[in-house]
Amino acid sequence: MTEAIRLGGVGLTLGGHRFLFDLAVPAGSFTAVTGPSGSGKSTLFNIIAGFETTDAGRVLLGGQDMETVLPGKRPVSLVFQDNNLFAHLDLFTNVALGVSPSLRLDAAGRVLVSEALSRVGLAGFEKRMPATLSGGERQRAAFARALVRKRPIILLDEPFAALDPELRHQMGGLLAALHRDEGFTVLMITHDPDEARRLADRFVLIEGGRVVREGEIADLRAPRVR
Ligand SMILES: Nc1ncnc2c1ncn2[C@@H]1O[C@H](COP(=O)(O)OP(=O)(O)OP(=O)(O)O)[C@@H](O)[C@H]1O
Repeated sequence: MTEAIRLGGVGLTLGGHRFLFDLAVPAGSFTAVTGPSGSGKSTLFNIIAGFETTDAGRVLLGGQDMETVLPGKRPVSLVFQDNNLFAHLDLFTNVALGVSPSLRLDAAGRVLVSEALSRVGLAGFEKRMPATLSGGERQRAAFARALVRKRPIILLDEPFAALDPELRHQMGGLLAALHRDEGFTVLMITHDPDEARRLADRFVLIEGGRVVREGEIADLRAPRVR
């Protein structure tokens, strides 16, 4: 299998908690990351994205060792629940930041932004300010910004937690379509087993700072084998 992500004995201590991650994620897969609160799911994402400094092991993304690669240079986009749009910038500009942090966009860059906004159902929203958008629209904008970054790995940290069930379902459908069309590798933290089963093809269960189970999504609820 081609691996998008491999963590080998990756260790880190934070506030008295020891984390030790071993994990292999096939390229193009959609993995639901599950586990109790405080088990280390967000920490796993921060390690992959390069926001935490580890003290053991290796992180490989797309087969490349990330030891000396800064977060901004990693082949990764992160999308959070509170989707971090800049309140003082309109939607076009917020998404454009995904193309060029200095906002120096050529014609092709501007087309990329417009296409991404269309793709997530926000054509015509270019001049809108984040405060005038609904929660679902803000989440769509965050997806558009991830899309224009063109990174092969997308990490979603409870992206729909703030949305009501119907919108959650709708946004899940959009995410599934984007995954199918773009072929990126998705890891999504979710506490909802039904959502995991609907969207993902694999799961990872984290407990006490370690991956304790992983496999096909159909086995998500099977009893744990030690
Ligand atoms: N920078 C830090 N300093 C100290 N402790 C930390 C730090 N970051 C995380 N922790 C602790 O590590 C543990 C794992 O945190 P993490 O956010 O990864 O859990 P999680 O599985 O994502 O939880 P949740 O589902 O509640 O979001 C928690 O007990 C948290 O308090």
